[in-house]
Amino acid sequence: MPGRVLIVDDDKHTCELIEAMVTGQGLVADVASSVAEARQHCAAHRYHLLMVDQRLPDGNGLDFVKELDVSRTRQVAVLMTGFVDVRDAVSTIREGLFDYLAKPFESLDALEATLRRALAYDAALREADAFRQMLSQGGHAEALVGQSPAIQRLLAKVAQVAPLDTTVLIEGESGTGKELVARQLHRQSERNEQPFVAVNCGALTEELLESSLFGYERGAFTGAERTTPGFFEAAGGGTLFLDEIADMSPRLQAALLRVVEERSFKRLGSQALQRGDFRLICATNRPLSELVAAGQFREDLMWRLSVVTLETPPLRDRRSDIPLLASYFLDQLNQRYGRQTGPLTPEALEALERAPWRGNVRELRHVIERVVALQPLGSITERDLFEQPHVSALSSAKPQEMPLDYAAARQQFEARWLKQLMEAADGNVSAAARMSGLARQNLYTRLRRYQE
Ligand SMILES: Nc1ncnc2c1ncn2[C@@H]1O[C@H](COP(=O)(O)OP(=O)(O)OP(=O)(O)O)[C@@H](O)[C@H]1O
Repeated sequence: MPGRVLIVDDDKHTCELIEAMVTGQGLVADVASSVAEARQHCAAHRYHLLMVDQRLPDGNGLDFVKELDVSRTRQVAVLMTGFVDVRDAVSTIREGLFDYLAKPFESLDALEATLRRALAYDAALREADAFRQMLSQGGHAEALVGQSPAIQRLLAKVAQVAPLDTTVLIEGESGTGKELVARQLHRQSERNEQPFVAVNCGALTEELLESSLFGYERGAFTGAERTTPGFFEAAGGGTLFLDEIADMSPRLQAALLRVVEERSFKRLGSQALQRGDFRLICATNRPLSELVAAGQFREDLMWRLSVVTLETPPLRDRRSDIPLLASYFLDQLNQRYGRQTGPLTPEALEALERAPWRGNVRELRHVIERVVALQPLGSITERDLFEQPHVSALSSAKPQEMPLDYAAARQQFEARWLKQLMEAADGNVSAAARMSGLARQNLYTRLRRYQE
């Protein structure tokens, strides 16, 4: 079905001009010369685009657009107006309008460009709506969102590998959705009625990780007051997900290799051998082959873990997914916090598509969450998104805010930088360490310094 555009203007010449452009693009155009007529058309159709003059014989075009509540009904509207100043433009966009056009039109090219952009925005909104509907029907609370070829290829592999019960290694940068992939593998496997146990190997000390995985008998070590089963047991029948596997110490790597080879393990302090009935999925931010080459990871364990390797692509390599992810998070977070923030203006979407996203999808989600928390309703502009200091906008720190003393300035800079870094990493110290290039312990020390 071709798209449908409503042109509301009492000037016949303007209507004809836009109508010719619209029909030239293979769309259907309806024309109204007053608010009353426009209302009748809107009762009959949900338009892909509304081109509305501000001054109409029986009312104001902006009021009419407000009445239609275009943000909620997700219709794209452009206001055509003879009186434009910056304040108007901002409030125009705040009213949920896509854009405004100054009259008389600067050039036909500008008019055509606005039309094209507005229609592209409408297409993005509709795609996001269709996707949302698909998700709500499927009931996936943790869907892997994305329609880029890279994500589609990954999803196809996940579907292929999920039922096979093999060990899987997931490689990808921090925040690219490795845990989501692991959960999806579990969901699509025969073990899906059994537990999915996720362990972050980078977050625990060697001793704690060992006792958490293997479990222990009472008295196995100082402080072992009760016999406690470990994650190998807890994941029985289900899936064990070992995140940040590269952070495992050489001694534990050897111990894990034995478990994987023998499919059995003993609790610490026990001689009783138990069968390890879990599917193992591991994830790493750094390719294991590089770590093997650097002598930091056991080669034999790598071969055991990487029976199948899946790669989660960085967000910058699949920018076409950004609008979809952004509106998915916006919806999800609006629902969670009972808000009605949005939609994102096209400029905001373009800014999102351009951003570097070193923290990948986690960082994108975080940016949207911050806007939803700070702004209860209304369109989201580029400024709303990046108003707060943001990693990508680090250079915007105003020099006059810095003290003149070098040590004090450095301290102030470091405190601000750490705050931005932790925000971008969503509070995850391991992820922040990777994004910053600092060793985790080093980062901890710095964080502690500013928390005191
Ligand atoms: N394709 C996606 N669709 C929807 N949400 C996503 C997607 N990818 C990532 N996310 C979200 O981004 C956040 C980070 O994802 P996840 O924890 O799976 O990343 P990760 O690669 O395991 O990160 P890390 O290496 O730091 O542990 C989560 O909130 C997750 O829900």
